[in-house]
Amino acid sequence: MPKGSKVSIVGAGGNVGSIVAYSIAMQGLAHEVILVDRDKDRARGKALDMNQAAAALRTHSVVKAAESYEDIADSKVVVITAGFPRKPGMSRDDLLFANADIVSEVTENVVKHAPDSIIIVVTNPLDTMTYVALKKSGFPKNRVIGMAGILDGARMTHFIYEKLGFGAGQIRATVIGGHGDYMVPLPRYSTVAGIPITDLLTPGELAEVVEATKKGGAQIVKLMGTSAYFAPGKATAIMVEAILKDSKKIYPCSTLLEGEYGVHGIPNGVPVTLGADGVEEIIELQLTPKEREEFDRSVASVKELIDILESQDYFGEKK
Ligand SMILES: NC(=O)c1ccc[n+]([C@@H]2O[C@H](COP(=O)([O-])OP(=O)(O)OC[C@H]3O[C@@H](n4cnc5c(N)ncnc54)[C@H](O)[C@@H]3O)[C@@H](O)[C@H]2O)c1
Ligand SMILES: O=C(O)C[C@H](O)C(=O)O
Repeated sequence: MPKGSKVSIVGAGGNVGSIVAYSIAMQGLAHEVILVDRDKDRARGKALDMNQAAAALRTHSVVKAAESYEDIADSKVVVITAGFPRKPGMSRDDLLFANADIVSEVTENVVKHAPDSIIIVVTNPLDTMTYVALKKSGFPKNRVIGMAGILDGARMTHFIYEKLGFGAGQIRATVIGGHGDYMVPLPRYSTVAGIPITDLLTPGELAEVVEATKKGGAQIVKLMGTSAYFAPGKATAIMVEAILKDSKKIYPCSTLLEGEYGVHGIPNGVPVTLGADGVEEIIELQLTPKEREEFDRSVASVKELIDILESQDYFGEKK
Protein backbone atom coordinates (compact mmCIF):
# COMPACT_ATOMS: atom_id res chain seq x y z
CA MET A 1 0.00 0.00 0.00
CA PRO A 2 1.20 3.56 -0.63
CA LYS A 3 2.95 5.03 2.38
CA GLY A 4 3.08 8.70 3.30
CA SER A 5 1.70 11.35 1.06
CA LYS A 6 3.25 11.05 -2.36
CA VAL A 7 1.30 12.60 -5.24
CA SER A 8 2.17 12.28 -8.93
CA ILE A 9 0.82 14.48 -11.69
CA VAL A 10 0.96 13.28 -15.28
CA GLY A 11 0.84 16.24 -17.66
CA ALA A 12 2.53 18.42 -15.04
CA GLY A 13 4.59 20.27 -17.64
CA GLY A 14 1.34 21.86 -18.83
CA ASN A 15 -0.89 24.57 -17.47
CA VAL A 16 -3.34 22.69 -15.24
CA GLY A 17 -0.89 20.05 -14.01
CA SER A 18 1.66 22.61 -12.93
CA ILE A 19 -0.95 24.57 -10.94
CA VAL A 20 -2.07 21.34 -9.25
CA ALA A 21 1.54 20.57 -8.31
CA TYR A 22 2.25 24.14 -7.20
CA SER A 23 -0.87 24.27 -5.01
CA ILE A 24 0.00 20.96 -3.34
CA ALA A 25 3.63 21.95 -2.79
CA MET A 26 2.84 25.42 -1.48
CA GLN A 27 0.30 24.03 0.98
CA GLY A 28 2.75 21.32 2.06
CA LEU A 29 0.00 18.77 1.44
CA ALA A 30 2.33 16.05 0.20
CA HIS A 31 5.92 15.35 1.14
CA GLU A 32 6.77 14.30 -2.41
CA VAL A 33 5.25 15.71 -5.61
CA ILE A 34 6.28 13.97 -8.84
CA LEU A 35 5.95 15.78 -12.17
CA VAL A 36 5.49 13.51 -15.17
CA ASP A 37 5.30 14.88 -18.70
CA ARG A 38 6.33 13.67 -22.10
CA ASP A 39 8.20 16.97 -22.37
CA LYS A 40 10.81 16.04 -19.76
CA ASP A 41 12.79 19.26 -19.86
CA ARG A 42 9.64 21.23 -19.15
CA ALA A 43 8.92 18.98 -16.18
CA ARG A 44 12.53 19.37 -14.99
CA GLY A 45 12.32 23.16 -15.27
CA LYS A 46 8.98 23.32 -13.42
CA ALA A 47 10.33 21.05 -10.67
CA LEU A 48 13.34 23.34 -10.11
CA ASP A 49 11.13 26.43 -10.09
CA MET A 50 8.62 24.89 -7.64
CA ASN A 51 11.37 23.56 -5.33
CA GLN A 52 12.82 27.03 -5.16
CA ALA A 53 9.37 28.45 -4.34
CA ALA A 54 9.02 25.77 -1.63
CA ALA A 55 12.43 26.73 -0.28
CA ALA A 56 11.40 30.40 -0.14
CA LEU A 57 8.23 29.44 1.70
CA ARG A 58 10.05 26.84 3.83
CA THR A 59 7.53 24.07 3.21
CA HIS A 60 8.62 20.43 3.44
CA SER A 61 7.22 19.45 0.04
CA VAL A 62 9.83 18.19 -2.40
CA VAL A 63 9.05 18.40 -6.12
CA LYS A 64 10.76 16.00 -8.55
CA ALA A 65 10.58 15.58 -12.31
CA ALA A 66 10.08 11.93 -13.21
CA GLU A 67 12.78 10.41 -15.37
CA SER A 68 10.46 7.47 -16.06
CA TYR A 69 7.11 6.13 -14.84
CA GLU A 70 9.00 4.11 -12.24
CA ASP A 71 9.22 7.34 -10.23
CA ILE A 72 5.45 7.32 -9.55
CA ALA A 73 5.71 4.10 -7.48
CA ASP A 74 3.92 4.30 -4.11
CA SER A 75 1.90 7.37 -5.04
CA LYS A 76 -1.23 7.70 -2.97
CA VAL A 77 -2.83 9.85 -5.68
CA VAL A 78 -2.05 10.15 -9.39
CA VAL A 79 -3.59 13.12 -11.18
CA ILE A 80 -3.98 12.92 -14.97
CA THR A 81 -3.94 16.27 -16.75
CA ALA A 82 -2.11 14.97 -19.82
CA GLY A 83 -3.94 15.80 -23.01
CA PHE A 84 -4.91 18.55 -25.40
CA PRO A 85 -6.85 21.59 -24.23
CA ARG A 86 -9.51 23.00 -26.55
CA LYS A 87 -9.04 26.09 -28.68
CA PRO A 88 -11.62 28.82 -29.35
CA GLY A 89 -14.63 27.48 -31.27
CA MET A 90 -14.10 23.88 -30.12
CA SER A 91 -16.26 21.94 -27.67
CA ARG A 92 -14.63 19.72 -25.06
CA ASP A 93 -16.12 16.73 -26.90
CA ASP A 94 -13.96 17.53 -29.96
CA LEU A 95 -10.97 16.29 -27.92
CA LEU A 96 -12.43 12.78 -27.60
CA PHE A 97 -10.13 10.70 -29.78
CA ALA A 98 -6.86 12.57 -29.26
CA ASN A 99 -7.24 12.55 -25.49
CA ALA A 100 -8.66 9.03 -25.15
CA ASP A 101 -5.40 7.66 -26.55
CA ILE A 102 -3.33 9.78 -24.16
CA VAL A 103 -5.42 8.85 -21.11
CA SER A 104 -5.26 5.16 -22.09
CA GLU A 105 -1.49 5.24 -22.37
CA VAL A 106 -1.08 7.11 -19.08
CA THR A 107 -3.51 4.80 -17.27
CA GLU A 108 -1.65 1.71 -18.41
CA ASN A 109 1.51 3.14 -16.86
CA VAL A 110 -0.30 4.04 -13.64
CA VAL A 111 -1.58 0.46 -13.32
CA LYS A 112 1.94 -0.85 -13.85
CA HIS A 113 3.79 1.47 -11.50
CA ALA A 114 1.25 2.73 -8.93
CA PRO A 115 -1.35 -0.06 -8.79
CA ASP A 116 -2.74 0.99 -5.39
CA SER A 117 -3.14 4.67 -6.20
CA ILE A 118 -6.29 6.73 -6.53
CA ILE A 119 -6.57 8.33 -9.97
CA ILE A 120 -8.02 11.81 -10.38
CA VAL A 121 -8.82 12.50 -14.04
CA VAL A 122 -8.82 16.10 -15.29
CA THR A 123 -8.36 15.63 -19.05
CA ASN A 124 -11.38 16.47 -21.25
CA PRO A 125 -13.95 15.44 -22.21
CA LEU A 126 -13.92 14.81 -18.47
CA ASP A 127 -16.62 12.24 -17.77
CA THR A 128 -15.69 10.12 -20.78
CA MET A 129 -11.98 10.28 -19.90
CA THR A 130 -12.92 9.15 -16.38
CA TYR A 131 -14.66 6.18 -18.00
CA VAL A 132 -11.58 5.46 -20.14
CA ALA A 133 -9.30 5.50 -17.06
CA LEU A 134 -11.75 3.30 -15.17
CA LYS A 135 -12.01 0.71 -17.93
CA LYS A 136 -8.32 0.71 -18.82
CA SER A 137 -7.18 0.49 -15.19
CA GLY A 138 -9.68 -2.06 -13.93
CA PHE A 139 -9.48 -0.16 -10.61
CA PRO A 140 -12.59 -0.20 -8.42
CA LYS A 141 -14.83 2.79 -9.12
CA ASN A 142 -14.01 4.53 -5.83
CA ARG A 143 -10.39 4.89 -7.01
CA VAL A 144 -11.06 6.63 -10.35
CA ILE A 145 -12.57 10.09 -9.93
CA GLY A 146 -13.16 12.96 -12.34
CA MET A 147 -12.60 16.61 -11.39
CA ALA A 148 -15.17 19.14 -12.58
CA GLY A 149 -17.95 19.87 -10.09
CA ILE A 150 -15.75 21.86 -7.71
CA LEU A 151 -14.64 24.01 -10.63
CA ASP A 152 -18.13 24.47 -12.08
CA GLY A 153 -19.50 25.25 -8.59
CA ALA A 154 -16.74 27.83 -8.09
CA ARG A 155 -17.67 29.45 -11.39
CA MET A 156 -21.32 29.59 -10.40
CA THR A 157 -20.26 31.09 -7.06
CA HIS A 158 -18.38 33.81 -8.92
CA PHE A 159 -21.32 34.60 -11.20
CA ILE A 160 -23.67 34.79 -8.20
CA TYR A 161 -21.28 37.28 -6.60
CA GLU A 162 -21.25 39.34 -9.81
CA LYS A 163 -25.04 39.64 -9.55
CA LEU A 164 -25.22 40.31 -5.81
CA GLY A 165 -22.17 42.51 -5.28
CA PHE A 166 -21.85 41.17 -1.73
CA GLY A 167 -21.28 37.89 0.12
CA ALA A 168 -17.86 37.04 -1.38
CA GLY A 169 -16.48 34.06 0.54
CA GLN A 170 -19.93 33.16 1.86
CA ILE A 171 -21.45 31.84 -1.36
CA ARG A 172 -21.83 28.08 -1.91
CA ALA A 173 -23.09 26.89 -5.30
CA THR A 174 -23.80 23.39 -6.55
CA VAL A 175 -23.37 22.06 -10.08
CA ILE A 176 -24.00 18.41 -10.97
CA GLY A 177 -24.07 16.49 -14.23
CA GLY A 178 -21.39 16.02 -16.83
CA HIS A 179 -18.66 18.60 -17.41
CA GLY A 180 -19.96 19.71 -20.77
CA ASP A 181 -22.54 21.91 -22.41
CA TYR A 182 -25.31 20.09 -20.51
CA MET A 183 -23.97 20.50 -16.96
CA VAL A 184 -26.68 21.16 -14.37
CA PRO A 185 -26.20 24.23 -12.13
CA LEU A 186 -28.60 23.98 -9.20
CA PRO A 187 -29.81 27.34 -7.80
CA ARG A 188 -32.01 25.43 -5.34
CA TYR A 189 -28.87 24.01 -3.70
CA SER A 190 -26.96 27.32 -3.68
CA THR A 191 -26.76 29.73 -0.74
CA VAL A 192 -25.17 32.93 0.56
CA ALA A 193 -24.38 32.71 4.29
CA GLY A 194 -27.01 29.97 4.43
CA ILE A 195 -29.65 32.11 2.66
CA PRO A 196 -31.01 30.43 -0.48
CA ILE A 197 -30.03 32.46 -3.55
CA THR A 198 -33.56 31.86 -4.81
CA ASP A 199 -34.56 34.40 -2.09
CA LEU A 200 -32.02 36.97 -3.27
CA LEU A 201 -32.03 36.84 -7.08
CA THR A 202 -34.94 37.04 -9.52
CA PRO A 203 -35.72 34.07 -11.79
CA GLY A 204 -34.27 36.07 -14.69
CA GLU A 205 -31.03 36.73 -12.80
CA LEU A 206 -30.80 33.08 -11.80
CA ALA A 207 -31.23 32.02 -15.42
CA GLU A 208 -28.33 34.32 -16.36
CA VAL A 209 -26.15 32.81 -13.63
CA VAL A 210 -26.95 29.30 -14.90
CA GLU A 211 -26.11 30.25 -18.50
CA ALA A 212 -22.87 31.99 -17.51
CA THR A 213 -21.83 28.91 -15.50
CA LYS A 214 -22.44 26.56 -18.42
CA LYS A 215 -20.37 28.81 -20.70
CA GLY A 216 -17.72 29.64 -18.08
CA GLY A 217 -15.05 27.42 -19.60
CA ALA A 218 -15.66 28.63 -23.16
CA GLN A 219 -15.59 32.27 -22.00
CA ILE A 220 -12.01 31.81 -20.77
CA VAL A 221 -10.97 29.82 -23.87
CA LYS A 222 -12.19 32.69 -26.06
CA LEU A 223 -10.24 35.25 -24.05
CA MET A 224 -6.97 33.31 -23.71
CA GLY A 225 -6.86 31.01 -26.76
CA THR A 226 -6.46 28.05 -24.40
CA SER A 227 -8.44 26.79 -21.44
CA ALA A 228 -8.44 27.82 -17.79
CA TYR A 229 -5.88 26.53 -15.33
CA PHE A 230 -5.85 28.42 -12.03
CA ALA A 231 -9.34 27.40 -10.89
CA PRO A 232 -9.10 23.88 -12.40
CA GLY A 233 -5.70 23.36 -10.75
CA LYS A 234 -6.92 24.59 -7.37
CA ALA A 235 -10.11 22.51 -7.60
CA THR A 236 -8.01 19.40 -8.25
CA ALA A 237 -5.71 20.17 -5.32
CA ILE A 238 -8.80 20.41 -3.08
CA MET A 239 -9.72 16.85 -4.06
CA VAL A 240 -6.15 15.66 -3.40
CA GLU A 241 -6.27 17.30 0.03
CA ALA A 242 -9.56 15.60 0.95
CA ILE A 243 -8.09 12.21 0.03
CA LEU A 244 -4.73 12.70 1.76
CA LYS A 245 -6.36 14.05 4.93
CA ASP A 246 -9.19 11.49 4.80
CA SER A 247 -11.48 14.46 5.39
CA LYS A 248 -14.80 12.90 4.20
CA LYS A 249 -15.78 16.31 2.86
CA ILE A 250 -18.58 16.45 0.31
CA TYR A 251 -17.71 17.66 -3.19
CA PRO A 252 -19.35 17.14 -6.56
CA CYS A 253 -17.10 14.81 -8.56
CA SER A 254 -17.51 12.59 -11.59
CA THR A 255 -17.98 9.01 -10.45
CA LEU A 256 -19.32 5.86 -12.07
CA LEU A 257 -23.03 5.59 -11.29
CA GLU A 258 -24.32 2.06 -10.84
CA GLY A 259 -27.96 2.54 -10.03
CA GLU A 260 -27.63 5.83 -8.17
CA TYR A 261 -29.79 8.52 -9.79
CA GLY A 262 -31.26 5.68 -11.88
CA VAL A 263 -28.10 5.64 -14.02
CA HIS A 264 -26.18 2.48 -14.87
CA GLY A 265 -22.57 2.34 -16.02
CA ILE A 266 -21.98 6.03 -16.87
CA PRO A 267 -19.78 8.44 -14.87
CA ASN A 268 -21.40 11.75 -14.02
CA GLY A 269 -20.95 14.58 -11.58
CA VAL A 270 -22.77 14.13 -8.26
CA PRO A 271 -21.98 15.00 -4.64
CA VAL A 272 -19.68 12.44 -3.03
CA THR A 273 -17.68 12.19 0.17
CA LEU A 274 -13.95 12.10 -0.48
CA GLY A 275 -11.61 10.31 1.91
CA ALA A 276 -8.63 7.96 2.04
CA ASP A 277 -10.50 5.42 -0.12
CA GLY A 278 -11.40 7.99 -2.76
CA VAL A 279 -15.15 8.20 -3.34
CA GLU A 280 -16.58 6.77 -0.12
CA GLU A 281 -20.27 7.69 -0.43
CA ILE A 282 -22.47 8.88 -3.27
CA ILE A 283 -25.15 11.31 -2.13
CA GLU A 284 -28.46 11.25 -3.99
CA LEU A 285 -30.18 14.63 -4.21
CA GLN A 286 -33.96 14.75 -4.41
CA LEU A 287 -34.24 16.48 -7.78
CA THR A 288 -37.36 18.21 -9.10
CA PRO A 289 -38.76 16.84 -12.40
CA LYS A 290 -37.08 19.70 -14.32
CA GLU A 291 -33.70 19.19 -12.61
CA ARG A 292 -34.05 15.45 -13.21
CA GLU A 293 -34.74 15.98 -16.90
CA GLU A 294 -31.65 18.19 -17.20
CA PHE A 295 -29.53 15.64 -15.33
CA ASP A 296 -30.75 12.84 -17.61
CA ARG A 297 -29.89 14.95 -20.67
CA SER A 298 -26.41 15.48 -19.28
CA VAL A 299 -25.93 11.74 -18.65
CA ALA A 300 -27.14 11.05 -22.20
CA SER A 301 -24.52 13.43 -23.63
CA VAL A 302 -21.75 11.49 -21.84
CA LYS A 303 -23.24 8.17 -22.96
CA GLU A 304 -23.15 9.37 -26.58
CA LEU A 305 -19.36 9.76 -26.36
CA ILE A 306 -18.85 6.43 -24.58
CA ASP A 307 -21.01 4.77 -27.25
CA ILE A 308 -18.77 6.22 -29.97
CA LEU A 309 -15.70 4.67 -28.30
CA GLU A 310 -17.47 1.37 -27.70
CA SER A 311 -18.72 1.21 -31.30
CA GLN A 312 -15.05 1.20 -32.28
CA ASP A 313 -14.31 -1.54 -29.74
CA TYR A 314 -12.05 0.90 -27.90
CA PHE A 315 -12.08 -1.26 -24.78
CA GLY A 316 -11.57 -4.51 -26.68
CA GLU A 317 -14.73 -6.09 -25.32
CA LYS A 318 -16.30 -7.28 -28.59
CA LYS A 319 -15.92 -10.94 -29.42
N1 LIG B 1 -11.85 18.75 -15.89
C1 LIG B 1 -11.74 20.06 -15.97
O1 LIG B 1 -12.52 20.79 -15.35
C2 LIG B 1 -10.64 20.68 -16.79
C3 LIG B 1 -10.25 22.00 -16.56
C4 LIG B 1 -9.21 22.53 -17.31
C5 LIG B 1 -8.57 21.75 -18.27
N2 LIG B 1 -8.98 20.49 -18.47
C6 LIG B 1 -8.33 19.62 -19.43
O2 LIG B 1 -7.04 19.26 -18.93
C7 LIG B 1 -6.17 18.93 -20.02
C8 LIG B 1 -4.87 19.69 -19.87
O3 LIG B 1 -5.05 21.07 -20.05
P1 LIG B 1 -3.79 22.07 -20.00
O4 LIG B 1 -4.34 23.43 -20.16
O5 LIG B 1 -2.94 21.75 -18.83
O6 LIG B 1 -3.02 21.63 -21.33
P2 LIG B 1 -1.47 21.80 -21.64
O7 LIG B 1 -1.29 21.61 -23.09
O8 LIG B 1 -0.96 23.06 -21.01
O9 LIG B 1 -0.80 20.58 -20.84
C9 LIG B 1 -0.96 19.26 -21.22
C10 LIG B 1 0.36 18.55 -20.92
O10 LIG B 1 0.17 17.16 -21.16
C11 LIG B 1 1.40 16.66 -21.67
N3 LIG B 1 1.15 15.38 -22.33
C12 LIG B 1 0.46 15.16 -23.47
N4 LIG B 1 0.44 13.84 -23.75
C13 LIG B 1 1.13 13.23 -22.77
C14 LIG B 1 1.43 11.87 -22.50
N5 LIG B 1 1.03 10.89 -23.31
N6 LIG B 1 2.16 11.60 -21.39
C15 LIG B 1 2.58 12.59 -20.57
N7 LIG B 1 2.31 13.89 -20.77
C16 LIG B 1 1.58 14.20 -21.86
C17 LIG B 1 1.89 17.75 -22.61
O11 LIG B 1 3.28 17.64 -22.87
C18 LIG B 1 1.52 19.01 -21.81
O12 LIG B 1 2.60 19.43 -21.00
C19 LIG B 1 -6.97 19.27 -21.28
O13 LIG B 1 -7.56 18.11 -21.81
C20 LIG B 1 -8.04 20.22 -20.78
O14 LIG B 1 -9.18 20.24 -21.61
C21 LIG B 1 -10.01 19.94 -17.75
O1 LIG C 1 -13.17 24.77 -20.96
C1 LIG C 1 -12.33 23.89 -21.11
O2 LIG C 1 -12.15 23.33 -22.20
C2 LIG C 1 -11.46 23.48 -19.96
C3 LIG C 1 -12.21 23.09 -18.75
O3 LIG C 1 -13.11 22.06 -19.00
C4 LIG C 1 -12.90 24.26 -18.09
O4 LIG C 1 -14.11 24.18 -17.85
O5 LIG C 1 -12.20 25.25 -17.80
